[in-house]
Amino acid sequence: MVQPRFVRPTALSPSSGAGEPNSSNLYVANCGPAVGLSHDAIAAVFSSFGEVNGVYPADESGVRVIVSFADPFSAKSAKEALSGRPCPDLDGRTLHIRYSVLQSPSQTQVGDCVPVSLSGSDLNIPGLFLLPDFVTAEEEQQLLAAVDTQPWIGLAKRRVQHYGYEFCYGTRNVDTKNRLGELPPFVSPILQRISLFPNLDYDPASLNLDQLTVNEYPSGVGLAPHIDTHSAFEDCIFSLSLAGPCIMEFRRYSASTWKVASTTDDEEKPDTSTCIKKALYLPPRSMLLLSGEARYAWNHYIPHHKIDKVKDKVIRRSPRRVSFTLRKHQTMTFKFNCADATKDRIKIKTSHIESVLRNPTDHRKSMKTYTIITAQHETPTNCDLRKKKIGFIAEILPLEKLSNTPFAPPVVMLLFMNNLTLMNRSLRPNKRGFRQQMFNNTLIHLPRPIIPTFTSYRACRKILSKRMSTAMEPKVRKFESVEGADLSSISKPDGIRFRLVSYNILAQVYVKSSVFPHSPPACLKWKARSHAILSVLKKLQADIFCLQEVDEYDCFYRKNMESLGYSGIYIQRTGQRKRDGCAIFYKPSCAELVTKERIEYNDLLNSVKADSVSCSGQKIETSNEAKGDEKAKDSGKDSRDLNDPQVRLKRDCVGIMAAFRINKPFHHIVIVANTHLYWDPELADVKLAQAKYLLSRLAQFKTLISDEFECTPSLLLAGDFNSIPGDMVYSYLVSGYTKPAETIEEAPVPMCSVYGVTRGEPKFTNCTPGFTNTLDYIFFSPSDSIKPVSILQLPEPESPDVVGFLPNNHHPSDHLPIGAEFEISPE
Ligand SMILES: O=C(O)CCC(=O)C(=O)O
Ligand SMILES: [Fe+2]
Repeated sequence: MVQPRFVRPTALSPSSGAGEPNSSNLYVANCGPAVGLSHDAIAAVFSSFGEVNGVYPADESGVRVIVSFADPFSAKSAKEALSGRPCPDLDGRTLHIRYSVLQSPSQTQVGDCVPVSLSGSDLNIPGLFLLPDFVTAEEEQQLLAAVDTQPWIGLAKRRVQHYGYEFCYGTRNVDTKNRLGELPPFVSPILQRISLFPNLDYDPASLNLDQLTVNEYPSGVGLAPHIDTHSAFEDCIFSLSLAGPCIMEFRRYSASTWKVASTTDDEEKPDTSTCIKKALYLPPRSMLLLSGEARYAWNHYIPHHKIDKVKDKVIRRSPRRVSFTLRKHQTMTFKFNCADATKDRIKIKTSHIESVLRNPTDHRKSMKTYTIITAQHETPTNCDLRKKKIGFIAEILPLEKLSNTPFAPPVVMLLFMNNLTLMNRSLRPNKRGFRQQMFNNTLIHLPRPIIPTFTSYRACRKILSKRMSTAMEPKVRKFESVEGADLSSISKPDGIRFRLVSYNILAQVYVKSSVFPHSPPACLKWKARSHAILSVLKKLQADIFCLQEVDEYDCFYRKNMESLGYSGIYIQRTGQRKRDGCAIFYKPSCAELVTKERIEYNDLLNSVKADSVSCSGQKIETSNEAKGDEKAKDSGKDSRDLNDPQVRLKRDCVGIMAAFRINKPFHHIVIVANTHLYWDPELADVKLAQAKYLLSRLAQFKTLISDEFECTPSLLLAGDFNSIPGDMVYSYLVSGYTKPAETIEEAPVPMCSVYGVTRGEPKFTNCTPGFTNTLDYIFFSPSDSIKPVSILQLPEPESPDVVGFLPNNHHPSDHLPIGAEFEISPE
């Protein structure tokens, strides 16, 4: 979502003082599209106090907006008249209004307030050209009518059609084996006109545009920053705008400000201080050409705005914009002649590449000669992998030379690494170059550079395909602040902050290709998976990990986590057959283990008499079809009489809880419980019994700790509860916090779910063909002193890293990690 252009005033904002008006912009809470009030309706109400330049979302909530007036006096009158009282013209809602401030340029996020150019040449991006009125209004109508007779494919927010070749959003590539046919006749006039495009320094005949993507954007919908996949498409990309205008923004990284890599994946929110941003107004019927530097080195995107500001004029997006993007799919040709590559030859190539980089337009065609092979994975996210490749580049081209090139590092890598499109912004060379950075990250055991050792095309393909097929490229998302967290932490600077992550890492004992037939076989192998899990854990940088389905605790995880600075406690599932269990890893530097207790749900058997079935009493048979993947995991399912509670409740599930003393900046005890409840949806009563047992144990443990240490400990409960929001287990766990439904007994300790009370529960934390939904949670016992300040982001269903289900090369488990950072303030 778009970042607000203005910020909510904080206690420290210079403009927050009451009294004299000091801003033309108002932050208005309790109205917005999420409560059925359009920005237009809000603008109409506020415009009775003066000229309104625009109404913008203040954040992603949909219930807070920024109303921007032309002058501060109008803003002041509106604030005085409307704040704190019901507004009849806005459904009687009571508006809460404060002054807002414009973000300073240094705080400005990508997409903010970039001055919008009206002509392509004003942007001064080599290779970018915009031709207005490329088609007539009549042709525009014909083209729209033509696509409207064809079926649309619905994406999350927009609709698309593909012609020529299908573009797969999962791989960001075209499916070249599956040609859809010739481009449709209705684009022929456009193709003809493109061949007359004035700035084309290609032979039009060689363009051979053969792929068309039609995008339909509803009002306010944009497009995420991207560079069209290098290896999927050739140089020239044409985009025709129809039906409505939009602002297209462009950003690239400035070589002079490249920074040291961070260990977390920076892909989604790049360090904006290193970015150059430009914006261009694309009127309807205009044709945009992106080629050369504009195509390879600049990300393009359409901010999600309903209203755009162009040269002080507010322009509303029309209800619909349709674009025709025409491209030529890349034919995978092996042209890099390294059949008998020697060091000398490589040197020659290197100097040639330098000259190509300096002068891309002269060499645009020859760039292709460096295309060795197209890798399957277009957006590797594994830092280690990338560092190795960067290390390799550093071997042959030092930074000083790179920084003089007109391309950002990804393109340099593209050329060297043969279309491994390393869209990597977190790994930029520091002042000492890549090599130093690489050594700082102790990646000194680099494989030898691969190009000099290639002896033939076949060998090259073999080496690369081997590397690619075994390469896990874990995707780790970032922690995102929770609304209001920063505000209150300003007032409580002495709070304890720690990060807790819960992750069902998928025990290797359950990994079989028959259970996960959709997973690339290489990523199911223990070695690849275990290292990918460690890499994910390392990148998450949690203070406390609650892991479920941990097998190989003693011989792998404990040792390896120790070397990452963690101590661990562990409980293995009861029974003979199960070898996995729950582990809590914690940083002794942050938290000192005080005491711990095991939770064995088989203990429930002691509390049940054979004749009093606490369970439903119905005749119960478990179906073999239920939730296939989990089912297949649990080979221990028995065929004995499930009406016998002794059988029914004996599921060998476990949990572990521990009290940790945090000593800095003040003394506080945190209780952390980690569990994995039984999986079978048909044994919902068993899961509920386990949840009740869990909370009763947790309540007792809390009392014990409070009495013994004369304190009020904070309570955190994490794990895989094998229950979706709304299931009995979930409702029970939060029943002490929310008003329990009549059928739900109230929990002995109030608990609320971190995601549930902040962003809402994730769409899914488990993602397999048989079942995709939310099963993992972090609960905390709400009090005045503890609050979540940030939560780990989770993917959308269409996010490329989860398309095709888990585990995959980006996620080593069938679950996703969830996490939260908490702040505890002094009592
Ligand atoms: O809608 C547009 O104009 C741009 C579409 C685009 O960038 C793409 O499909 O890659
Ligand atoms: Fe694009």
